[in-house]
Amino acid sequence: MNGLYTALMCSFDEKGNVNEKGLREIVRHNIDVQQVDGLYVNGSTGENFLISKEQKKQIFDVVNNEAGNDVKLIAQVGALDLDEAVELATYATDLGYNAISAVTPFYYKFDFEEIKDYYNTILDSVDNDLIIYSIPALTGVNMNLEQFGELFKNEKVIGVKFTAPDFFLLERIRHAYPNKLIFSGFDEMLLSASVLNVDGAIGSTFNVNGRRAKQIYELAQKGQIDEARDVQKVTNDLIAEILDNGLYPTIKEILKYKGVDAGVCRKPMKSLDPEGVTNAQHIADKHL
Ligand SMILES: CC(=O)N[C@@H]([C@@H](O)[C@H](O)[C@H](O)CO)[C@@H](O)CC(=O)C(=O)O
Repeated sequence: MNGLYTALMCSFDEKGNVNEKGLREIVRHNIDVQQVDGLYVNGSTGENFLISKEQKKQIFDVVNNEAGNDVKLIAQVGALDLDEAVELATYATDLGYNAISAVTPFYYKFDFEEIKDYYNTILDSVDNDLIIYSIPALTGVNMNLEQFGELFKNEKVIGVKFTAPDFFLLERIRHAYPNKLIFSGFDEMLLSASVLNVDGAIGSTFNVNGRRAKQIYELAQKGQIDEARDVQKVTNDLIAEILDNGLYPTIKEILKYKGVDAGVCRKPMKSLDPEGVTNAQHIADKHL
């Protein structure tokens, strides 16, 4: 399962429906042009927390059908409705997804026993491996080394998508659990995470900048740190401007500019105004 996974965007039309043709184009662009090793489906970048259970299943279907066996597929199934998480985990597993992933339960202040029960409930119901999706900045859930260790005791928990700027904790997890997979979640910090020997990365900007991300990761693995730093610098020039203009709408606009029918974002996320669209096109001309 090692490697670089795009946190896949989804194409929606103005009414919020999944645009299947556009989604297929995004999948193909990531596989054929960005040449990533896998796709992380229905994560934050896929606007997962803005869509219905039926749409999540539809997206799992379309991506699986378009990608076939070309790349590895991870299905993010985490949901506050645990029954829904179990249903989605079963659904994606039956489709043949290589692994599932689940965001830590959020909004209510769940204690660690509740978080552990959430993961074990999902895992008891499916014959598949799971990658914890930890993103404290969005969920407010901060787990420490011992708590990751508790979750890792379940052999079906094969790793973590670590989206936090905490390199002390990342190093401690790497050292303590050499056999678990760690995927770096912040694209702008990929080199720093790669130096700590992560097993791969999952990122939103890989939808448009996957080839450079792969270069950073591979150069770091070969110990060519100066070269990797140069590519991270160019990458961060791009990411800084994307973040400034609005993360997901700008990535969608860049995809559209490159001929990929990426659609618009689901409300309440807003789409770009005409100035934002022009900015996105300038960003693409300048950096891609
Ligand atoms: C909140 C968010 O979108 N985080 C991204 C990053 O790729 C992030 O967009 C990027 O590093 C820019 O900050 C990923 O960690 C998210 C992700 O993998 C997902 O879509 O689930």
